[in-house]
Amino acid sequence: METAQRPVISATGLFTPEESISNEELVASFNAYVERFNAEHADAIAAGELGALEPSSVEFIEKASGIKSRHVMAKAPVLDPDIMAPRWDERPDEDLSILAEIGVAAAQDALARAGREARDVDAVLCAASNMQRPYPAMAIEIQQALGIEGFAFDMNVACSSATFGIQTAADYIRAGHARSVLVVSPEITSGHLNWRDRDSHFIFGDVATAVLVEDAAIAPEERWDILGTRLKTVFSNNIRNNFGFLNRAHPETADTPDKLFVQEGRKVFKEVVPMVAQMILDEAERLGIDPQSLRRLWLHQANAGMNRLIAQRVLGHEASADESPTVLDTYGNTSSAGSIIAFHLHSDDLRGGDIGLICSFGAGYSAGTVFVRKAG
Ligand SMILES: CC(=O)SCCNC(=O)CCNC(=O)[C@H](O)C(C)(C)COP(=O)(O)OP(=O)(O)OC[C@H]1O[C@@H](n2cnc3c(N)ncnc32)[C@H](O)[C@@H]1OP(=O)(O)O
Repeated sequence: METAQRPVISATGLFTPEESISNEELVASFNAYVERFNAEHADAIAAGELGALEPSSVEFIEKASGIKSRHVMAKAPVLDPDIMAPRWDERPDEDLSILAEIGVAAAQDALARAGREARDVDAVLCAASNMQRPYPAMAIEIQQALGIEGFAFDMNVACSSATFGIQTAADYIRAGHARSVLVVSPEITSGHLNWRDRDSHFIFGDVATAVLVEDAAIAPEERWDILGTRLKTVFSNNIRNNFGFLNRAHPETADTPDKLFVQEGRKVFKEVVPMVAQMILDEAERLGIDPQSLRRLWLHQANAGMNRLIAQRVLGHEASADESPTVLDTYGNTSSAGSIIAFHLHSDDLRGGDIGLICSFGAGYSAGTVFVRKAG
């Protein structure tokens, strides 16, 4: 008897901004800002009315996070101590918006790799943590730019947006609502990052990824069977961003630092590592997969230390770079796109039958697992 539609990953796509900021460049800019701030407020600092700002350091950043550089959409203004934020001209409503533009680029890459025309796609999910606007949905703009009929919508589950998007797409395939779904994750994180915050100014980078989830019956031979997906959320204030249109209700605090990315990094580390490791082990057991037999883990790219610990708990030994590849060094944390970049850049060498895991975790807290097996 013919079984129900079976979801697979037909291809992934990647857009990488040309410009990149090294830790050295980032720290030089930050420290110039600190020097200037301390000089301008020297009297208040001497009088004990204001604390002096502390400089950042390349060594700390690399050791604490594993990040060496990050791509950005606009390097010069981010590094300018007078600005320290992205800047570009506002586009008229008739033009493709910048977030949609990089999403389209990643989607076109995925479609080309799958040998698929945009008109064959039934739905577009824009699954990302840094939407450009509330409406109309970014996904509908991407759908229109690609020339796709059907439906599209945005979903935001912070760093876990892409895995939540993959499960949603897989469910549409299983239910017969669609045969080909694009999950697009454009992340211009440079907009939400507080480049003047010493604790976090090094964390994020800009990128876009796309995942084409399809019914196995129409998918190319080179594909990844989705063996199972699992999602989990537990509320936490330890990663938070209070930006939103209701800030108009209290204009006096509309620009305070909590309207950008804020985290309690140590608590995140301590709470998320065990939660995610256990979730992976439980889901592997449910699917009848020996976690130690996993050929590769494509983990969320937040922090090299977190990934080391999670991989160790899952595999039962210290993971090699081959078992748990990182793209943190050159991309930084790209929120929901991180595990997809790792998969995109480090999956071609696996053989038919190899089983791996795409896994995300982040604000919410939110976490998602997608177990995949290379077809063939
Ligand atoms: C899941 C997500 O994607 S959310 C976004 C990313 N979040 C995460 O990755 C959460 C996991 N957390 C982490 O990885 C870590 O907490 C980090 C990388 C954010 C920070 O590393 P930590 O070792 O926890 O740094 P912590 O903030 O405790 O500071 C340690 C020391 O370095 C100092 N320090 C902080 N920032 C800097 C800096 N930029 N340069 C130099 N020193 C610094 C602090 O002042 C502190 O000094 P002290 O010990 O004298 O008090």
